[in-house]
Amino acid sequence: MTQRGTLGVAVIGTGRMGADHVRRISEVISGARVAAVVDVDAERAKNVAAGVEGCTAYTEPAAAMAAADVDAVLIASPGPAHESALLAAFERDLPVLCEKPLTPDAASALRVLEAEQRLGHRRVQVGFMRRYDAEYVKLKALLDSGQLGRPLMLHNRHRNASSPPGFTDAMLINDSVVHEMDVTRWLLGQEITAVTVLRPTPSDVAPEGLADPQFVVLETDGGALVDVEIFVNCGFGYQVQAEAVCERGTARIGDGHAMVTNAAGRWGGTIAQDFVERFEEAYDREVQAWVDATRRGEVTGPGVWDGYAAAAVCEAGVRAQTEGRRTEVELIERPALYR
Ligand SMILES: NC(=O)C1=CN([C@@H]2O[C@H](COP(=O)(O)OP(=O)(O)OC[C@H]3O[C@@H](n4cnc5c(N)ncnc54)[C@H](O)[C@@H]3O)[C@@H](O)[C@H]2O)C=CC1
Ligand SMILES: O=C1[C@@H](O)[C@H](O)[C@@H](O)[C@H](O)[C@H]1O
Repeated sequence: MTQRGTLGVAVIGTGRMGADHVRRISEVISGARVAAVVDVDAERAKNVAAGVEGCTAYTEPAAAMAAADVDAVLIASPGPAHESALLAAFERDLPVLCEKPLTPDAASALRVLEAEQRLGHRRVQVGFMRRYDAEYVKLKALLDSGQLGRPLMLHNRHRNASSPPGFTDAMLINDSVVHEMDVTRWLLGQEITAVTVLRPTPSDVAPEGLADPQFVVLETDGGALVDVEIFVNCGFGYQVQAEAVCERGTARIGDGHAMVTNAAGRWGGTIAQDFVERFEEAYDREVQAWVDATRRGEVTGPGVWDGYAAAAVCEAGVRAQTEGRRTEVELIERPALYR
């Protein structure tokens, strides 16, 4: 660690999320600095590094991790590139914050799980930022308090204004619904055992080849039922809502009406347009929590087990989608390191 214990971070991937995390570490949170950025697009990495004092640009993750001023790694490259970056960080025993998904399939997530176990200690926080969102944190505290009794059902809506080019049916599960896979496990403290995916006639506005929206049903080992409407071309904005239906009441988050106006015969508020806006404070809290824990020599928050479990549920989800039937989740027994 550099002067006064400031954590030197290498940010891998300087696209939308990576560049935003560079800004966050440099301007918003405390206790860390961006010592290195890495991108296969050398020009992009150079441009981002130019805006940060003392930051070096690389095109190879391993080269950045070998630098003397790098103490920790934030992975924000696309999901398929996560496994090799995680394994390279393990070789140097560096702490990691890895954007979701941990990896895009269960077999690669399992390889990461096995590699961390060989290391003998936890090193990774996974970027499931909803666990740091103020509304989700309140909902979790209420459910844990038992005031409403046992949760019976969880209804979720996950809407994006539009999907990026090349977005596929599988990405709908692996990149988008993966968040609901994680919050379901976290909010209920239960594992997901089976997935069913139903589709209405696609919206005419959906890009060619994408069946949008879709309706995902999850079953848990605690007997709860969970539904997720995933609609990534809803057009009007970014909306994430959850309602828990419990034995003695319900609780709902995500209406997002910080301010309600009445004007010219209309009533209402505004809707965030993307995840960067809706979850800005959650990302700030997530990265600050990672930096603080790392400086204390600890690992907190969602870890590799959570990333693996979500990947296993996603894999069942993609199979359920393609085969058009209820699909059971295959999960290994939870290893001692993650109990
Ligand atoms: N937590 C959240 O709400 C969100 C998380 N994400 C996650 O963040 C990650 C990055 O997503 P975006 O920033 O949207 O993607 P992006 O496509 O905007 O940026 C990815 C960057 O990584 C670079 N790259 C590709 N392969 C690389 C490699 N092997 N090594 C180093 N750099 C590489 C690309 O050149 C690009 O600059 C993904 O894991 C994604 O799922 C994305 C959006 C929201
Ligand atoms: O993680 C995210 C994106 O990758 C994904 O594409 C979006 O659908 C999600 O809302 C966002 O949170």
